[in-house]
Amino acid sequence: MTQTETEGTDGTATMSTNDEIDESIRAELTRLRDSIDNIDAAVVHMLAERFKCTQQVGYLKAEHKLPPADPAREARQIKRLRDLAESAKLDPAFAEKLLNFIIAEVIRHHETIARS
Ligand SMILES: C=C(O[C@@H]1C=C(C(=O)O)C=C[C@H]1O)C(=O)O
Repeated sequence: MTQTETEGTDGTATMSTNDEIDESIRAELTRLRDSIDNIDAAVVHMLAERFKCTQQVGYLKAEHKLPPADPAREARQIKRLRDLAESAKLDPAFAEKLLNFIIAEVIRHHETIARS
């Protein structure tokens, strides 16, 4: 069983099991996790909308024989997202990695559309 160090009423450190965590700590954890769940749901919905748009771009490109990837556009997006991340106090390297991960999937979709 996992043990957690908590401060007792006399100020001394006591060990409590996961099942015995103070009710107020449990409530705070639940509140934060509820927000995390809402944010995760928003991320999924936003990504779904983004992929709907990129799918339309994929069809447009295939129809007009344009290449699946546009490195110049990607470079502009990465610069923009890194700047946004910095002002939001999010690690810009993480923001760049995330965008590159999403873009790679989009390009894969565009290649599939172009072959179809
Ligand atoms: C969606 C496009 O296709 C690709 C995917 C991009 C993206 O997911 O943002 C950006 C540039 C392209 O490499 C596009 O050209 O706009």
